[in-house]
Amino acid sequence: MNETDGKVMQGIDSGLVEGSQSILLDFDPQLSLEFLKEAAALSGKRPPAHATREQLLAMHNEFVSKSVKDGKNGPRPVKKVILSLAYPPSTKPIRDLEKILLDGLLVEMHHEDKFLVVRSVTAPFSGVGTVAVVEDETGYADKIAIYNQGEASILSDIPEGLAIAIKEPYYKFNGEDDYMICVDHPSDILVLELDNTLVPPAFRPSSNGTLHSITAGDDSLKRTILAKRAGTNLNLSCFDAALADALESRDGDTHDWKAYLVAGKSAYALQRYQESKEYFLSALDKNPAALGVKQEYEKCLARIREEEEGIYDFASMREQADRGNVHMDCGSFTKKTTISTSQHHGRGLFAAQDVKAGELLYCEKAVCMPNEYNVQHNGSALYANMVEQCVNNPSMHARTLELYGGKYKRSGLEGTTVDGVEIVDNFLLESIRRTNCFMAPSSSLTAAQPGWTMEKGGMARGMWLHAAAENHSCFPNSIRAFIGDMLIAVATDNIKAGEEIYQVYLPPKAIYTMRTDQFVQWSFKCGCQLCLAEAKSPMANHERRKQTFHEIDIIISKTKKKSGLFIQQSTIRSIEKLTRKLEDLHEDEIYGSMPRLMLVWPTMWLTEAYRNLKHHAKTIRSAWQVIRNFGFVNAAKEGNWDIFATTPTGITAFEVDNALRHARDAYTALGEVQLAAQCAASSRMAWRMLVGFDNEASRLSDWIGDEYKDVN
Ligand SMILES: C[S@@+](CC[C@H](N)C(=O)[O-])C[C@H]1O[C@@H](n2cnc3c(N)ncnc32)[C@H](O)[C@@H]1O
Repeated sequence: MNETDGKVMQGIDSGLVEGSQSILLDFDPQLSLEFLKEAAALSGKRPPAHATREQLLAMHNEFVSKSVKDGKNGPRPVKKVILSLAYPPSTKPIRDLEKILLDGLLVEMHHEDKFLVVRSVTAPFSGVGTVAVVEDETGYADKIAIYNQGEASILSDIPEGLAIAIKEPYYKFNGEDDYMICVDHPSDILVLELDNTLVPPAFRPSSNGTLHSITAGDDSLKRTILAKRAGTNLNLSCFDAALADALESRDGDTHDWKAYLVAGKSAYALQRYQESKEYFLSALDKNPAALGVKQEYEKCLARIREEEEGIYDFASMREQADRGNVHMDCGSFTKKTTISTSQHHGRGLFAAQDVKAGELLYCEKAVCMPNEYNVQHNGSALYANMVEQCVNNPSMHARTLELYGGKYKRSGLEGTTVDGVEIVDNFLLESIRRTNCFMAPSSSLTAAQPGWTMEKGGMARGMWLHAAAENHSCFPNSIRAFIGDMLIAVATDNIKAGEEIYQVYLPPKAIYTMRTDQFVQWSFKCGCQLCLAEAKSPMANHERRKQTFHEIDIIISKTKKKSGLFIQQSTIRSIEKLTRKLEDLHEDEIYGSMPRLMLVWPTMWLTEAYRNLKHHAKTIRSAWQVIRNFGFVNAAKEGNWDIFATTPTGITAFEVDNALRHARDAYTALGEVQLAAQCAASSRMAWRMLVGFDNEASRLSDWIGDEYKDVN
């Protein structure tokens, strides 16, 4: 038996298994199989061997003192999201449940319609969760592990002597004769005040004189306590409670300005700036000289202006973000777009007015984005943060619950209050996180620099509620970029009021047959105009194209290995020939007005090769091909380098910008000043779309990604 914090499978990520009501562990299959077999054999039985109370206490206390000595007793962030088989939170009031004792617990069982009352008899061990030894009224002891309570909860620190009720407890096999009561849903556990009738006499102290409940008539004391509690709640990020307490602590006197200040700060933290402004105004009305309130009020006005006008100082925001201050003090500008029902699935995002290519569509502050850029840990950091935020703030919980939660079945009672506690389903929150979160570099401009990689530069994960309504299309009309926790969405096409707005969830694979199951994690098959068109091409043609694409890949890969930048003429000729063949394999009736993603990579390669050889005319011709292959068909037909003026536009990618720059340089070398200027202007526009804002401080050198070269 060993003391752990209940997560024997630490370091393991979870994977949502679509179609099943489970969030399954996705780890070493050998380990998992053996473990699951053992657990299954014990399921529904009493543990064959169970430590005595003395053994449990000795083991736990030794573990805690060792951890304290090693400096390891303290909340540790979860490295990966680890959830056991999904089970719903208890939604029944405790009066409808039957009390059981600890020695009645059966292994790997959810004790439906039952509850336990226990009290903690040890100091807690805080790790990924909080572990303590608890006893019931008979003195029988067992271990408990509580997860995801949030720092504001007394349960994140289970003080010794605390009496708690656990609704419909889950008794978990933890390996090697080790068992524990495992609490995954914050609402499954109730803290019992000592005067609660559920607390057995054995748990009550001989004198109950320390508890002070506020009685009617104690008005002034009540208001003082409420005001103090409002301040504490604000510090603990329990903004809903802080706001309610602050408002309730008012008595109509001038010192109410403090209550309005706390209410204003709480509404501000909830991103409800109009409401916050009113509270600050009331504070100033009560006390015009109040220190700091004027500043808070001014800040609020700035947020409201951002919400109204969508004007931001992106350059200084980017500087801040790259210095590590990733949480921007900014309002969200969303009024050009609206959420409505989509013909694809559920909701979608729609234009509320005509928007031109290159215009800011919306700019949204994350409701939740931990400053955790380690790609191994960013998912679990977001999960923990989301749970804490939802547990602490019912209004944020309600907004999160509006999001699509994948195929996880909801009880429909999430967010309602039972036994004075709001029901929070952690498995549902994880499913919502997985379906709706985005990865974000500290800034897209930084991530676009040569040499930047996700491993070196890092990516955070966050939740943007407005952006989460956008559906996917492989041929989208918008693009997202990031600065810290601000998501900047720019139109890449002219969008008419009422049209649906799409983004790419993942860059679409160039090879159609490889793209079809790219979106299974979101449980849809893309039905965008490009995918629908390509689906019409016979499978034999897809295979022929794929074969030619492989031939191109083999030659280019060999060239890269052998000769670095120097490329032999014969190689260029071979690639030209194969590229023409690949072009001919694209049926006109299907690809006439569509992107030809498989041709992007070879034509980009040729453009780079001609450019290195200073073959200006060929560079220009090939750059045109790249633009055309991204779907800027009309611009290419008309020979118009103002590619965003000719609708519909194509897919905006870094290669588009590269091709435009190469064309600009080639025209400059040929003395074609006007055409060079046209390419430069389009390149600036593409760059703005890709990194989110206009900036002249552009890349240090050219960059070419292999996004559209996915042969594997
Ligand atoms: C981030 S949500 C997008 C908003 C979602 N439609 C809603 O109702 O809230 C992602 C989910 O939307 C749906 N979805 C997104 N793009 C889609 C598409 N092109 N076709 C079908 N369903 C799509 C899928 O169910 C996906 O899991």
